[in-house]
Amino acid sequence: MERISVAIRVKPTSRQEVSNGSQWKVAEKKIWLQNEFGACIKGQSYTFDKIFGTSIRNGEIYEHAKDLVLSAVLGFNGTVLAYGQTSSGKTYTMQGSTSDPGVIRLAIQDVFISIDKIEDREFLVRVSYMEIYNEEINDLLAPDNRKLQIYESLEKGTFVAGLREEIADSVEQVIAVLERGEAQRQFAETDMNLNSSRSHTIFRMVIESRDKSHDYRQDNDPTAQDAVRVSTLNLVDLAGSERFSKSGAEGARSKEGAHINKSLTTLGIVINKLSEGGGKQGSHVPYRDSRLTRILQSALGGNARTAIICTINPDEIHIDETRSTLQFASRAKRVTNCAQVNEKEEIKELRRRLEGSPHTEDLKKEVLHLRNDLLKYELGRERLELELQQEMKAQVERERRIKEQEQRIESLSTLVISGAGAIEDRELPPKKGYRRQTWCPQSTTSNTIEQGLPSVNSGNDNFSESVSIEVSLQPLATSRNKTASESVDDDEVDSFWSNSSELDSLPAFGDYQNIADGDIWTSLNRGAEESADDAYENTWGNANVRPINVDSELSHTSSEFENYREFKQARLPSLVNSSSQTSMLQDQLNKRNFQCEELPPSTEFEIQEKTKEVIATANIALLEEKLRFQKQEFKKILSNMKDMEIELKACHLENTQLRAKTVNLHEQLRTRAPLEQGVQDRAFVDEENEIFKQNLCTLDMKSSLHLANHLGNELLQVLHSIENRDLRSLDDHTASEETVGKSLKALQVTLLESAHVGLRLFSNLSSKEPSLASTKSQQLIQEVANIGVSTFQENCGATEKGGLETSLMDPSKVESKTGKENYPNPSLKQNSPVSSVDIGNKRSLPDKKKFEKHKEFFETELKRLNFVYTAYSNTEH
Ligand SMILES: Nc1ncnc2c1ncn2[C@@H]1O[C@H](COP(=O)(O)OP(=O)(O)OP(=O)(O)O)[C@@H](O)[C@H]1O
Repeated sequence: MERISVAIRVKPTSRQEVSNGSQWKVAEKKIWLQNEFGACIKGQSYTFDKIFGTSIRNGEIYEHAKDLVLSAVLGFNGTVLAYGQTSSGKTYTMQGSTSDPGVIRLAIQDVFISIDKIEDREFLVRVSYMEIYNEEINDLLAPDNRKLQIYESLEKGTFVAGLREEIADSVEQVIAVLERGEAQRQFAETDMNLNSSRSHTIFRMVIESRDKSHDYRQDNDPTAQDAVRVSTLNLVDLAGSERFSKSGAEGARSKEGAHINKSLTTLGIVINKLSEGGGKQGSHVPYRDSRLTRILQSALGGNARTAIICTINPDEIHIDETRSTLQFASRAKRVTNCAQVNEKEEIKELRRRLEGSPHTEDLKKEVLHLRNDLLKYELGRERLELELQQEMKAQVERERRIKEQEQRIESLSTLVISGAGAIEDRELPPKKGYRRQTWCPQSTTSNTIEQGLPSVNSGNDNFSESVSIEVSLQPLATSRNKTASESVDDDEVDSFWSNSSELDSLPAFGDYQNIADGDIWTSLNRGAEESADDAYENTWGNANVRPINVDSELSHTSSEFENYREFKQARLPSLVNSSSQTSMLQDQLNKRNFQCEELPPSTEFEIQEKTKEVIATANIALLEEKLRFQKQEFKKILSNMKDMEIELKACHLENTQLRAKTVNLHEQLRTRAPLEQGVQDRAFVDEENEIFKQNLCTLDMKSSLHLANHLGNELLQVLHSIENRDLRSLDDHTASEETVGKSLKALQVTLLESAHVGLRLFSNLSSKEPSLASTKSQQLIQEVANIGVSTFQENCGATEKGGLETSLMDPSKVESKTGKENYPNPSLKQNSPVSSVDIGNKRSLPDKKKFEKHKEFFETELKRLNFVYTAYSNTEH
């Protein structure tokens, strides 16, 4: 058993709030209120574990909670709670600043320092961060997770379902998570605090540890030592209690304020009950009355070590609030917890089962199935709750109506009785008094009747049967407004601060709302008021002043009375029915609750573990997928960029060309605009001319080769003719041998050159510039031919009388002599460069050996020439 340790932190006094009246004085562990003369005010002295003065930094405050934080690492649950009025420094204490880090940051650091020191155990730290805003639990780490529900299980105790937990293994990671959550908190400006927390926040670290040396996978004994330890460390920054008159809260702020005050009131009541030994004596502790107390249930009188830091503002104007805080702290000091190390054999067993199970898929399905069931139960339960609420509302409304009717019946009965006994009365009291009676409590009603009716009873004996009574209808505003203003009065909230020892008699939540909205009572009661008015109108008509015939009024009233009785009788079965329906719904709800709680305790853990596992796997897969996708995209982008660069270059080039063309065209247009059409025609003609020229060249080359070939053939023929005709007489005629030799030599040179030209022509033709080659070849052939001719002429000139030369070059003569067709192509005869040469008629006989030698040479060369010619002819041009 251990008491909750409580420390007080006094905020530095603000200059504007300095006053000369009563003041709080601090000395070591004691704080008291002294009057203006410096004397301690009776009953206003409090003692605590520690009281921190105004100059103390957060580091020292943290020392108060340090032990608790360290024991959380060892497996004890722990809760550090900052409590105090608005703007007293709770957030300053818990969060701190970069220069003066608060309790949360210092605790995070200590947890990891402590973990590092424990070498024989391995740790897993999970972090979550939630806020309770307007009595709804929101997840600060997953802003979409709103309105989370609280459940209970045997194994986990009270827990918030669906709350995100993030695994962290360093101070930096936890701080990052904390900061992420901080960004989602609800803050707002009030008259008291520029940055007021509008929600209670719970930063939670779940610390799980197990023995490092133990191989859990091979462990088959579930009762083995060194079980898994799981502890929870809650670091709680409560929203500040506030008076609306001071905080100036309106609209949304006032709604928040009402919720804040309500949950703090419940916290106060819970602490109050516990301080009186409530929980242990088996009396009811209303943990369920607020989300805050439900979540912190184990920290308040349960299995946890708890430290409370109460922050106070010592300024005189906050005396009531400070006193209230100190009273709360005094009560909290008396609450005892029973903390013990949380060793979870079941968890170990479950983990082993999950890890070793060959049916992980089945388990997953089972977990999903269970989760679905759980959700279904929850939905059903919520629906039933809603139905029950509606039914209860309807019942309240029905009861209210019945009460109203009863009151009216009663009033009417009174009227009937009074009317009967006052037959002789002359005057009835004003209707105003009568109406008030129906709305006032019974005693007031009777008083009012007493005030109103005696004049009737003690009235004139001569009162006739048909007496007219002046009934003036007054609105009920006076009495109603009075009640409303009483409810709305700030004093009632202030009594929370000034008289907070009577927490059980604190105003209900609705009253806090009334404080925010002064007319709420009026609006709440408007329905009843209107229905009363309607009833009145139905009974008395619309006129404000109306004469009443007592007899007829009496009979009318009794019949109405009967009607009401019948109506009531008729409503009775439906009432019974609806109340049985309500209890049936309540039964169903209880059953559902029971079913929820009956789910195997391991199920929740199983679900959570499995969900985490599945989420982790999914996350990894997602990350990998994301990475792969990014890589692919990157590659695509790179290649796209390259393509685009190339395209861009091409575009630039095209652009430049187009520009040049455009400039050119512009130029042409400018200079040759009238011949625009002609330009195209001319280009076409030029192109055709070029082709024609090439063809021409090719033709020229062809004809040159042809010529060379035929020249060779011709010469060969001549040689044959020489052979056939003249060699027979070679022995006898040697005189012209020299001449013939020369002629033959000249021819040989010519043919040789022609053959060379042909060869060169062939190689040029296969090169890339056929036109150039052909032109050059053409020239060469011409040149060679000319050289040949001139050489021949020279030779012929020297042997003018030789008959062989004539026959050589004059085919007609040769033909006439030989009688053979020697010129396959007669046209060549005219075109031949040697055709015009007159080589004389002198006949001479050549040297036989030489002749044969020449002939042989000629034939070889001619063959080559023929080869070149054929090859060229086969080439496509
Ligand atoms: N001990 C302190 N020393 C210096 N300044 C302080 C101290 N305590 C609080 N303050 C300052 O007072 C102001 C209000 O403090 P803080 O916001 O922590 O109050 P709170 O109790 O959390 O208020 P709320 O309940 O409205 O959120 C802040 O500006 C804070 O810096």
